Amino acid sequence: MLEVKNLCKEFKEKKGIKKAVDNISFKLEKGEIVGLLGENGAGKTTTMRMISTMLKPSSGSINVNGFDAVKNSADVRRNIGILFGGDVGIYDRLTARENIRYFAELNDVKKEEINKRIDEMAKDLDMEEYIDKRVGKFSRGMKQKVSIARSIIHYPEVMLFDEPTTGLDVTAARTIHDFIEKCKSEGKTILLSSHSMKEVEKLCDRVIIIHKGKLVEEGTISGLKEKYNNNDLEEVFVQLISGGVK
Ligand SMILES: Nc1ncnc2c1ncn2[C@@H]1O[C@H](COP(=O)(O)OP(=O)(O)OP(=O)(O)O)[C@@H](O)[C@H]1O
Repeated sequence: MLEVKNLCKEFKEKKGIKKAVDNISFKLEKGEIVGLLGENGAGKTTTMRMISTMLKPSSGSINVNGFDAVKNSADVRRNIGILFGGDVGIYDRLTARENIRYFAELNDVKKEEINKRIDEMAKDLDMEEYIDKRVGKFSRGMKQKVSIARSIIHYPEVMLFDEPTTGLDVTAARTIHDFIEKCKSEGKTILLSSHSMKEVEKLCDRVIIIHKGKLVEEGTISGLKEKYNNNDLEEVFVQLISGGVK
C-alpha cells in the first residue's frame, strides 16, 4: 500500500519559490499498477524521490505499508524497490554481483542471505555467465538486468518505476514490461511514471495526471476515455494539461 497526502515540495530559486509538487494526494492498493503522467517538469521524479526517502517533503505525508517516509525512513526503504530509466547508479568498476551486493547492504539484507539471493536472481534473469564480471563492458540489456536485480534484492512490496524504458529498444523495453507484470502478479504495489501512453495503456490499472505540480485528474483509463468522450488516452492527456477539459 502506498498513500500520499497533501504532499508538497518547494525549491528555492533566484526568482523565488518553485512549487515542484503542490498538494498532491493519492492512494495505491496492494497489487495495483498506477501510472503517473505529466509533461517534462510536472513533478513526477520529485514525487518519486520523496516516496523513496531520497528527498524530504516540504509538507504532507507519505505512508508505505504502514511506515511514514520521514519518521520511519529505513522501514520505508526496506519496503520500496526503485527502477530508474538508464543505468543510474551502476558502478562500472564493480562486478554485477558487487553492484547488487552493495545495494543489498544499503538496504539491510542479512549478509548470509545476500549471496544466495544473488545466485537465485542470476538464474532467474539468465545472468549466470556474467554475474562475476565487471559491469563496464556490459551491453545495455545486461546492465538493465543488474538494475532489475538490484531493485528487488530486498523483496520490496512497493515498486517505483521512473521512466524505466526511456531510450531502450523494443526488446529491452519488453523485458522491463514483463518484469513489471511479474511484479504485479506477485501482488506488489506499483507506481510507474512514463511518457509513453502505449506503455501506460498496456500496463496500468489507473492513472494519475499531474501538471505543474498539481494533480489534475485520476481514474481508470477506460473511465477517463469515457468521461472526456475520447478514445485516445494521449488526446485526453493533452487536453487536460492544456486546460481544454474540466
Ligand atoms: N533539486 C532541485 N532544485 C531546484 N528545482 C528542482 C530540483 N529538482 C526538480 N526541480 C524542479 O522541479 C520541477 C519538477 O521536476 P521533476 O524532475 O520532478 O519533473 P518530471 O515530471 O520528473 O519531469 P521529466 O519528465 O522531465 O523527468 C521542475 O521545474 C524542476 O526544474
